[in-house]
Formats: sequence, C-alpha cells, structure tokens
Amino acid sequence: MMGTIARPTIGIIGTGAIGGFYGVMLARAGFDVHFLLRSEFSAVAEHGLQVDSAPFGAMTLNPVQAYSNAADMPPCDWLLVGAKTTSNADLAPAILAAAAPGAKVLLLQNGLDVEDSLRELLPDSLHVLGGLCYICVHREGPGVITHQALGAVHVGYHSGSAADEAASKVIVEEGVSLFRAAGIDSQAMANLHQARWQKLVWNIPYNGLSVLLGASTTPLMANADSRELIKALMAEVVQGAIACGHDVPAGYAEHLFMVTEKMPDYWPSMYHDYLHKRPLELDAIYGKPLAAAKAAGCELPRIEALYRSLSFIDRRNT
Ligand SMILES: NC(=O)C1=CN([C@@H]2O[C@H](COP(=O)(O)OP(=O)(O)OC[C@H]3O[C@@H](n4cnc5c(N)ncnc54)[C@H](OP(=O)(O)O)[C@@H]3O)[C@@H](O)[C@H]2O)C=CC1
Ligand SMILES: CC(C)(CO)C(=O)C(=O)O
Repeated sequence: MMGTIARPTIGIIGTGAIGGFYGVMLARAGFDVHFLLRSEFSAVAEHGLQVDSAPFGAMTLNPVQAYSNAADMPPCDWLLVGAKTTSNADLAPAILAAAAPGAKVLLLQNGLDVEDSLRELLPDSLHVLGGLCYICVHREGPGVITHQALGAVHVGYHSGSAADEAASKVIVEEGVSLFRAAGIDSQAMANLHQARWQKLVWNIPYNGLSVLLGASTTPLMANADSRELIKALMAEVVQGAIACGHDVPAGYAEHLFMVTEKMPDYWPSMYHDYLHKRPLELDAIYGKPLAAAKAAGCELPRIEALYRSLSFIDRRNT
C-alpha cells in the first residue's frame, strides 16, 4: 500500500475540515498520524474523528493520536498545516516543537504568499511546501467532518535547504506519494506561486461573494447578476496573474465556472468562518494578490471593492 516510500511520521497542525479529512485518509492508509487540536481536543480524544464523505462513505478514526500541546507530539517528518492562514505566524512554536530534523512543512491552505510569514520564523533546515486542496469539506461539529466532493491535493516546493531543483522535486514527489498512497489524487506543481494565483480564480469570487451576498454556489450560479459578477471577478484575477508574469491557460476561468455548475451546493470555507465569527482569510485571498498586482502596475477595482466590503464585514463580525 505504501509503495516504495518509507513510513514517515505525519503531524497535522490544525485539525479542522482539511487537516481532519486528509489526516483520517492518511491514517486509514496505515500512516502514523498525530493530530494537534485546539477547541475540539476533548471531543476528538473522547469520540475520535468522523468523516461523512459523499465519495468514500462514512469513515471513523477512533482512537485518534490527539494532542492539545505540540510539545507532546513525536518528531514528525511531515507536518501538514490545516489551520487558517490568519493564524500562520502564531503556529511557528508548534511546528518547531513537532518537527523532526529536516521535516517538511506542507501548508494546505488557499491564498497567495501564505508561506512567507511562517518561513521567516522557521530555520532553513525545515522545508516549506504549499499544498492546494481542490475539495469541498467542512466541519459539521466537534470532530465531525462532512466531505461533499472532490479531494485532490497539488504539492509545490516553497523554500528550505534543498540543494537544487532536483532535490526539491524529490521532496515534492514524496509528498505526492503520501496522498496517492491514501487514495487521494495528487500532482506535483512546478510553479507554486503561479498555481496559487490560478486557484484564486475560484476563491476570489466565490469565497467573498458567499459572505457578502449570504449565498452558496447554487444560488450564486442561478442568478444572472451574480453570474456576471463572478465572471467579471474571475477575469480580473486572470488579469492580475498575467500582470504578475504568470500563465493562466486559455479558457481556465470558463472551465472553473462550468465545474462549479456541476458541483453540489457548496458554502466556501470563508462563509463558515463568517458564520462562526472567526477572522476571514482576507489578506491571503485578497490583500496579497491586490498588492502584488498593484506592484506590477495593475489595478483590480472589482476585487478591491469586494476586499473593502469584506474587510468592513470582518471587523464588525469578530
Ligand atoms: N474547507 C475546504 O473545503 C477548503 C479549505 N481550503 C483552505 O484550507 C485551509 C483550512 O481550511 P479549513 O479546514 O476549512 O478550516 P477549519 O476552520 O475547518 O480548520 C482550521 C483548524 O485549525 C485549528 N487551529 C487554528 N489555530 C490553531 C492552533 N494554534 N493550534 C491548534 N489548532 C489550531 C482550528 O482549531 P479551532 O477549532 O480551535 O479554531 C481548526 O480546527 C484554509 O486556508 C482554507 O482556505 C482549501 C480548499 C478547500
Ligand atoms: C471549491 C474548490 C474545489 C475550488 O477550487 C476549493 O478547493 C475551495 O473551496 O477552495
């Protein structure tokens, strides 16, 4: 089942929807997975993790190797960060406590440049990677996760002590192999930064509009006005990516638009944050791309208006 790769110890830093889902899949595939939790620690330590997955069926992991303090975790070869980007800078002590020498820290997060604030706080000997998750998953309650659709993880190297490109590729392939061994579609990304821009073509319109308009994907796709707004926002993201020197395949926005029409009705993770009065990932999903585009001489007025509206909502909500 493990193929040719050694059995790394895996730590999940932030066991929410993403961390919980991928952690359970990896544990079920036989990996030694340790889960760091915060508010849901007691519930998970007592009842385990439950994933209700439309594609895979009901899955339960019980007992769970659950921790409320990273210092109690064993040294982990891979650390999968499943916390929101809003807490990245605060996670460094936990990562340092749980990392084995030369560990790979994989940020399973949306947004641009999300690795940077953590990178500054970690030694060069730890490799930092980015993981883009194409999945519809959310927390239903403490330790209970609903997986509606999709699931792929694309992995790219960010920074660290890899001697050269070939060495970083080996690390990325190891990450890809972990997910594949757990039955998850996974691919290596040659250009992490570009791939982050491309994923924003989806997240910039849908995450923000779900909060601003209080609507999930089905009503957003059923209304002529929101459809036009989504298309216009997508076009601006593509414009920003190109201004920053990245490729976006022809027809990419149209493709994402059509994929969304076929998806089950979905509330993006930003809406769940809004609902639970948690900070929204505005800097990673809006602030950073807007700043990068501006630095390249490109104004994105619709995205800017959405960002300012969401910032207003966020300040009143948290
Ligand atoms: N959900 C989805 O379908 C998708 C999400 N993403 C991205 O994945 C990332 C994670 O999202 P998601 O899983 O939905 O988020 P969740 O809110 O479900 O999970 C975040 C988890 O991190 C925990 N956490 C935060 N800070 C700490 C800390 N200091 N110590 C321990 N645990 C901590 C939270 O604990 P607590 O309960 O205490 O807050 C929570 O369990 C985001 O960047 C999101 O944009 C990408 C694609 C799809
Ligand atoms: C909905 C989907 C699949 C879009 O890529 C997603 O991954 C997200 O919510 O970030």
